[in-house]
This record gives sequence, structure tokens and C-alpha cells, in this order.
Amino acid sequence: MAKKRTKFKPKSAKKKLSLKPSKQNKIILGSLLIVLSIALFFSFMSYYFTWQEDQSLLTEFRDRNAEANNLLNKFGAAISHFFMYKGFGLASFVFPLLLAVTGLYLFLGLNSKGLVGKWIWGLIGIIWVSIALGFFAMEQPLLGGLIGYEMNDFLQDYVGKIGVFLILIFVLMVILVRLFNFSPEGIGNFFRNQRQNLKTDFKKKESTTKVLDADTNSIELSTEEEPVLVDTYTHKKDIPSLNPEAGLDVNLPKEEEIDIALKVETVKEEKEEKDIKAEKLVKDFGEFDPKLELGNYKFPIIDLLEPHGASAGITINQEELEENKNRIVSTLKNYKIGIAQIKATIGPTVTLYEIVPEAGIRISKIKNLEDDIALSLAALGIRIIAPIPGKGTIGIEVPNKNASVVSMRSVIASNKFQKAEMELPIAFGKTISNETFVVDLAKMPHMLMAGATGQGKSVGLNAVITSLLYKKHPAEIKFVLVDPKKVELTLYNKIERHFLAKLPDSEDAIITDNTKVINTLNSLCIEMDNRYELLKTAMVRNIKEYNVKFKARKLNPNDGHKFLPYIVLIIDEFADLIMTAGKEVEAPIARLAQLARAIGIHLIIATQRPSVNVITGIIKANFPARIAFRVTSKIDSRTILDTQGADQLIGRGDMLFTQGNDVTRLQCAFVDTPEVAKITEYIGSQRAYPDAHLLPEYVGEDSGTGIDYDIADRDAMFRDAAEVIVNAQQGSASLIQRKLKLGYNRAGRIIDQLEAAGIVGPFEGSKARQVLVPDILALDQLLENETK
Ligand SMILES: Nc1ncnc2c1ncn2[C@@H]1O[C@H](COP(=O)(O)OP(=O)(O)OP(=O)(O)O)[C@@H](O)[C@H]1O
Repeated sequence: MAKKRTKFKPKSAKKKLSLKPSKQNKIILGSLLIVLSIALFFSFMSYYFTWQEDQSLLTEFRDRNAEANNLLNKFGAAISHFFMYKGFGLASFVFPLLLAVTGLYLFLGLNSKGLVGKWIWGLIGIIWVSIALGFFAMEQPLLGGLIGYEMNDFLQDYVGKIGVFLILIFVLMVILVRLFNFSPEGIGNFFRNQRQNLKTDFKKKESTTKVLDADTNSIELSTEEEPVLVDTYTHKKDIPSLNPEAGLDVNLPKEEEIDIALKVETVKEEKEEKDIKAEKLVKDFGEFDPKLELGNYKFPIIDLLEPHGASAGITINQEELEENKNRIVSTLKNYKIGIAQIKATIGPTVTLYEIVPEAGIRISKIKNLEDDIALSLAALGIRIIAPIPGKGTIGIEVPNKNASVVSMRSVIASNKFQKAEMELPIAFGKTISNETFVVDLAKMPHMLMAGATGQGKSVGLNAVITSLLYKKHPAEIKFVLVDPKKVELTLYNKIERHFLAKLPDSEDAIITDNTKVINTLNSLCIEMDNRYELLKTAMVRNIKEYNVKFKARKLNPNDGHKFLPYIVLIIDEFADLIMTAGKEVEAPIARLAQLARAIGIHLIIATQRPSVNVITGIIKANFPARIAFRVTSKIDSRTILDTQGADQLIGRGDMLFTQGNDVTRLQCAFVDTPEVAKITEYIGSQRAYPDAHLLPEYVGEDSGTGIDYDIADRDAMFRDAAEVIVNAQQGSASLIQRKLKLGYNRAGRIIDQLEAAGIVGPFEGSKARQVLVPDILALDQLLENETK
């Protein structure tokens, strides 16, 4: 402890001897300016009353016997004559004011940031007042001063009296608008703010004084109290040893509290400023409208869809109902299962018989008799739900002899779909109780679809796409279509420039080639990373919030922000892909499925073969929404749904949908190929974007140019990348990736080449590399010199 004290003393002594501008010097200079301003003020004041008497003395300044009437004697008379008579007249009073303000800033040690501005505006004000007074009171030389008079004279020679008057009015407006933010509604705010500022300044000053007091106390204490520790750097005592009675604990945190409060206020103001800017933009230009570019786009009309005889309604005759009921009752009786009550709900393809068994009957018993009941009812597709979730009943679904088609037209036209307030509504079809079933793809967020061949998968995918086409504008959604079968999705080629997304270098938007699928999936991963970056900088959690913020003009497009459309990736035959590409597709799909929900990329994967080597554990875990059309085995049903049942469906769009626990039986809406053709024709014939939506470029590991530092072998985008880096003065691969829409690997290679060219510094871990070229001019020179 003793050592510490001895070390501390010489240091402080050194500090006292230092002559560099210190707090003391500032106080001294501040006092001088304040005194000078007071002197000037009194001189000017008394000059107005004494100037005539003192005029003759001006030449006798050195004569000690001559005495002036000015309050500050000859000094006052001379300096006032200089400022008031020869200078700016009454406006000269601003000088002592400016001096006083400067003096106060120095004296109180306030932040002198705004001081220069005050002086500039002060001088402009002086000139304006002096000219204005010269203009209005030409005969009173003391009001406008010689400068005011002469400048008036000069101006009037050129623009005349009216011209000078108009100039004065204009300059006044400029001063009011720029200096006082003059606006009709701003006047009230200005006065309120000024009052608030005064209060805060006053408080701040008070707290500084308090802290100073506290410090003095503590030093006194340290000499008196033996166990007090003194920090050699902060000169503060160790807190535990402070005497509580000295009240120091209370004062010091108080200062911190005030500081924190002030900080919070400034942040708030900044935020408000941003918001005000955005509000102003919205007021001037309206909210950002992503649909504007295709403002005349017409959504497809309902008449493009066929009714498929749906107008006839569900046809099931009473006889069939009675017959089925009697069979169920008698079959169950054979197995000694008594029925208390039976009720039928007629759906489009199946009728649900709801049974309340007699008391004491075990549910599992009925479940075990499923096959026997099916046999006696002689119908395929009996499904027993024991019990029906949420009800105490058992359900037996029996297919109708004449299944009615659920037309896409009927579900699209339904109120439920039309009024759905969902991000990505999909009208799948109708439930067993004939209600339209609408789900939100954005909430799913990814979907797995399986079913044996010819059971309605392609129709199901078309139903999904059609639903979205009927609800979404081309600016809001983009599809990435993968169709290894090469025939199923070709119809959508017509809407390529409206609704499809593709890789920059590919010709067709619909992907049929497996190697391109891998590139596309990786490109989507890049897009996902880019979008996360955008969300991060916008400080929002998901795409919906992001787009709302962007529309409200709170995000600056110059910072890379843009309206983000949803991206729906549809793979028609996944089994084929995974067989040929295996892990290469599984990895990006799993990554997308795990992470893409927040940023608006949704996956729909369909497969004929729902076996475990196609729908692997990792894929299954990330696709909570599953759809099963009819499959051939119970095992397949379990793979896709985790339960049996899909093997007992009747095909032709009969399907089971699950999004977690409950399994819902649906009849998929039917949309035929000619209908899809009509819709795509209708959309395709309208004005489109110049190209399909471009995904970021991805260069595969083996298709790249390889790292080569030879100038001739540089990447084609080297120059562009260099400009991006130099402009942003930030050497990061992700910046190149984002700005130039390049893949990660390619951007990484370009960064290596930039390093070799001496444009960026070496790799520095998590930090961005240093940019060694200050501007574009220097870059031009550097590259030019290279070629010489
Ligand atoms: N929802 C439906 N309503 C009525 N009929 C349907 C429905 N879905 C499919 N069908 C009938 O089943 C046929 C086959 O459907 P789809 O082409 O969708 O089968 P798929 O499962 O895609 O077969 P694949 O795997 O061989 O391509 C259709 O041509 C149609 O006649």
C-alpha cells in the first residue's frame, strides 16, 4: 500500500508542471473572453450616448490627459467607434454575445463542437442586420454602420431598392429555415426544445459541480483515514474503504445515472430522426410499392378454371348410406361390438360414419378389426380412426361409389381462400365434411409430398402453384422449379419472366438437369445467407417484418436493401435426385430446411418412393408438413406420415395431410393440364420483367478456375470486385458475394487474387481485410502499372 502511494506522488507532480492546453488554461481563456465581452457590451452601450462628445478624442488616443465619456474611457470609445461607426452599427452587439458564448463554453468545459457554426451564423446575422438597418434607416449611420450603408449603396446601384429588399427577405428566410428549422409547425417545437436544452445544460453543470466537490472530499479523506487505497490511474479510492458518512457512494453513481439517462435520450432522438426521415419519404412519395414495376398486372380470372361438374354437388344416394350403415352395424355385431349411436358425414370422396360404441367396448378392439370390416363392406379405402381426435367417437371412412371431383375453381372461389389473410395461402381441397381446406405455406414452413405413381402428386403440386398464382403478385413470390421428369412442369415456362427464378448463366428457368439442381440449391443457400445478413442489418426477425420496414422506407436501398420476394422451391421427383446426387443435394436441402423459414424460402419436395433412403432422417426432421397420396405399402405410409393409413387411400387425389400430430383426410383439388396452360398463357401474355429473377451465382468446387495469381488468369469479375472493395473500403468476400451476386467460393478466390495484387491485406481472422488502395483513381493507376 505504501509503495503505491510513493509511486503516485511524482506522477502527479509531473502532471502539474505540464503546460499543454489543459482544463485550467481553458478556464483562463474562457474568463478572458467573458470579461472582454462584458467590456465590449458596456462600451457599445455607452457609445450610443457619448459618441458625439468622444468623437474628437479619437485622434488623441495616446494623450493621457484626454478623458473620454465612454464607460470604458478611451479604449471603449475607440473600439466602439471601430465596430459601431466604421463597422456594422447596432449589429455589432452580436460580437460580445458570441465572445460571451465562446467564453462560457471554454469556462464550463462544454463540448465545443457547435461553436464554429455559431460563429458562422453569427457573422451572417451581423451582415444581414447591418444591411437591413442600413436599408431602413439610411439617415442614422449608427444603426447600420458604415459597412451596412456602403453595402446598401452598392447593392442598390445594381438591383435597386426593391431588389435589395427582396434579397434581404430571401436571406432572412434562409437564416430562419437553416438555423431555426423554420416551418409553420416547427416554430412551437423550436421554443420547446430550447427550453429543454437549457434545463439539461443546467442540470449537467450542476452534476459536474457536485462530482468535483465529491472528489475534493475524497482527497481530504484519504489523508485522514489510514486504510484508504488510492488508484494510481483514476486517483479514486477503493470503494470498500470509503467512509459511508462522507456521502461519496451516493454522489458518484448519481453522476453515472445522469450520464446514462442522457445517452438514452440521444439514441432515442436518433431513432426518431430516422423515423421522421422515413415518414417524410412516405409522405412525399407514398409507401414503397413493389408491384409498381408491373403495376398493370392482372391476376388470373376464375373463369380460366373448369368447374369439373362440381356444380352438381356431392352425389350419394340415401340407399348407399343406409346400406353402408347396416353393414357396419351388422359387421360390428358379429364381433360383439354394440353401437349406441351412428352418424354419417358425407364428403366428396368418402363418407365418415361416426360411431359411439356401447359402454364397455374397448377402442383397440375396433381398430384391430379394420381389415375385417373393410372386407365385409367390400370397399377399398376403409380407414378407421379410433378415436377421432377431440371427440369420444370412432370414425369409419367409407369411399363413396361415385366420388365427386373437387374442382380447383370451387376452392379458389371459396370465401375461405378469398378472405384468407395468410402470407402464402394454399387451397388444397376439401375435408371430409366438405369444407375448403386452406393452409399457409409460410407457417409450414416446408412440405414433403409422397404418393405412388398416378395417385395425384402432380395435380397436387399444380394445385399448390395455382393457389399461389391466384393470390400473389409477380413481385411477391418466385418459384424455383425442379423437374427431373422433364414434362410435368414445362407449362410454367411461359411465366418465367413473371414468377420464376433461375441461376444467372442458365437458359431455362425450369431445371431438369441434376448437376444444375446442386448449383441451384447451393445458390439458394447463398441467397439465404445474404437475406439473413440483410435481416440482421435491418434488425428484424423475419421477411415479413423486413418487407414492412422496407415498404415504410425505413431501409436504405443504397445499403443493399431491397424488397424480398418469397421463394418457393418445388422438386417434383426427389427420389431420382437423391439416387444420383446423394449427399450433394441432401446437405443443402437440409440446410435450407433448417434455416430458411425466417427469410421466406420454402421447400416443397415430392417423391414417388417414400423409402428411408430417399426421405432420410435429417430431411424428415425438417419437413413437419407432410402429404401422402395413396402409397403401396404400410411401410411407405409410416415413412411419410409416421403412421399407417396412406396405403388405404383410394387414389385420384385422396390424401392425408399432417402438420404435426393430427392427420386430416382431404380430397385434393383437381386442376387439369389445360387449365394450367390457360393460366400460364393468361399471365405470360402480360407485360413481364426483363428476365427471370436471378439467384446469386454459385460456382461448384470443381468447375472454378482454380487459384491463380497470374494477371491473365484472373477472374472475369476481378476488376468489378476490386472497385466494390475500394469503394466500400472493406475487404470482405461476403461483400463481393452480395454486391456481385457471386458464389462464396468464387468470391473467396477473387479475394485471394486481390491480395496477390496488393489491393487488400492478408487474412485477419474474423475481421475484414484491410484495403490498401484508398480510392478508384489509385486503383486505376495500380492496375495500369501492372500491365506495363
Ligand atoms: N385431385 C384429383 N381429383 C380427381 N382426379 C385426380 C386428382 N388427382 C389426380 N387425379 C387423376 O389421377 C391422374 C394422375 O394424377 P397425377 O398425374 O397427378 O399423378 P402422379 O402421382 O403425379 O403420377 P406420376 O408420379 O406418375 O407423375 C390424373 O390424370 C387424374 O385423372
